[in-house]
Amino acid sequence: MRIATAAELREADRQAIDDLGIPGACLMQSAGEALARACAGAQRIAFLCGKGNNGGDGFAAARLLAVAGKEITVLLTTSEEEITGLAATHLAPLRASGVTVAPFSDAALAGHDLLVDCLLGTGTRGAPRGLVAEAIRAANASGIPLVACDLPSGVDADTGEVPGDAIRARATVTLSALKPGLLLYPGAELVGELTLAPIGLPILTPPTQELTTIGWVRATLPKRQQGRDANKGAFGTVLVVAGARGMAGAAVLTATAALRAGAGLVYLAVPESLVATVAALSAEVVVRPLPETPDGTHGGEGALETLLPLVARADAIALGPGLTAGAAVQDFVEALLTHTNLPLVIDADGLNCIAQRAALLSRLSGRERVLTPHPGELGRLLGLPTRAVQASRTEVVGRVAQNFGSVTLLKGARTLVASPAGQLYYNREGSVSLATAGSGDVLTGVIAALLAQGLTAENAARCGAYWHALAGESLPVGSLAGEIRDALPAARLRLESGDIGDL
Ligand SMILES: NC(=O)C1=CN([C@@H]2O[C@H](COP(=O)(O)OP(=O)(O)OC[C@H]3O[C@@H](n4cnc5c(N)ncnc54)[C@H](O)[C@@H]3O)[C@@H](O)[C@H]2O)[C@@H](O)CC1
Ligand SMILES: [K+]
Repeated sequence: MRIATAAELREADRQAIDDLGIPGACLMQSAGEALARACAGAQRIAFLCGKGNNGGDGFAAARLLAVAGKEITVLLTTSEEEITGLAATHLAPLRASGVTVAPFSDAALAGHDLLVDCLLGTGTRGAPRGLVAEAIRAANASGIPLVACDLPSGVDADTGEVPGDAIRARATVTLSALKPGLLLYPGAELVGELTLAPIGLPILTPPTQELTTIGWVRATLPKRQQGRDANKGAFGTVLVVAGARGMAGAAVLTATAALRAGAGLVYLAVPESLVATVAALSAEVVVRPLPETPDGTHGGEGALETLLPLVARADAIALGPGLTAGAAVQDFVEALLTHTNLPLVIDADGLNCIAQRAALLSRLSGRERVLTPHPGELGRLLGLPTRAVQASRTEVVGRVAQNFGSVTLLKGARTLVASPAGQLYYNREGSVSLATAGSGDVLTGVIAALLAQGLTAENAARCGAYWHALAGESLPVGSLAGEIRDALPAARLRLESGDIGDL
């Protein structure tokens, strides 16, 4: 589902009106119709309108509802003379239909059962000022439910930043396309129930940002063969290279998650002293010991030679969980990456090793490769503090994808997947139950299983993130990562049965 920036929408609007001959007032009329539908349950409705086209959408909706018998008040945060262009086109017939149009005042909100926020839309610049800011504060304080037109006023459409006062909406009707700011925090928190209203605006440029939808995931996930000739070799073999002394759990979570996600066979290569622990934790995984360092990490004498025969049998590798990131492990990671062309997902300490060998991945171009950092790990890859990563998630994830020539998945509220070619995909929201120790190890296993079943790095990351989020959503807060892993098969059934909304 397309996500468009304010500039893309402005350009689409211009093209529609100037090049395609679609009258702007018709687009505004369609916006008004969509907004009016969202107000259908209320009787006494106040529209808060600013001087731009967001206000104009409100004029169109207000007229339609007044004609339908609702009691409508329109409250302006600007003088009528300042309203020009398309918005003015819709203000005149509104007045003519006898609707009260008055300057905004706090007191005027009383007695309404719905407020409609048409103060600011995609034309917002900075924190709301003057009477607009006052209107936002009064509307929030009134306790009356709010429906936002296009986006809650005060939210930056492109970044989700909230630099000052902002409407806290019960519902938002967004026009033509989703905006990044409706999906990114903190703006996403103010949106309420989100609906997308297509108003007949063609957007001719190809999208660079999209929300991954259930329909897309369903069509892209590898089909599970049900027939009698379905054998485990047909579902791909995953090699998990993970673990260090005291870090067996992460390795096991990744390996068993790969099985839950449909891998036919999973090899788990761990430092040799971990074998008994790991085998006791999972009967289904094929555990292989590798020569270890005196610290009990990967990278012992002859480790790579012992590993390569397993690499030869695998379809994809998961590298990183619980590895630790000392110099010997870094050497081992570098040697492994240089010796294989297999599709690969690199997580956790695998990423921390790479952060120490910045040029490594750019030397190894042209592979199906997914990096799955959390904000701290992504920060280490770019030499940025976590705070800076969180402040510009969409930009930095794209930068890592480009710099490291790898599909990059940035974890956190609203997981993002960026491709080296510049595409950005937003995942479904997920739930707080995903924020638990080991949850990322599970995700790594899922992505590895999808790579082993033949998905591209981009598709494996997108499908993996979606599936993992869905598994987490079915669980109460306080669930363990192992429970997310065990919820994967049921989540897949839900995914296939299709009773899940995208927004
Ligand atoms: N492109 C589209 O798809 C369509 C967009 N429409 C509507 O048009 C809106 C965009 O309209 P505009 O570009 O006129 O912009 P807005 O309606 O967002 O308003 C911009 C106006 O508000 C003032 N303003 C900006 N930042 C402010 C701040 N921080 N504090 C106080 N005042 C501020 C500016 O002076 C400007 O005149 C969309 O959000 C949507 O609601 C619809 O009319 C239909 C077509
Ligand atoms: K608005």
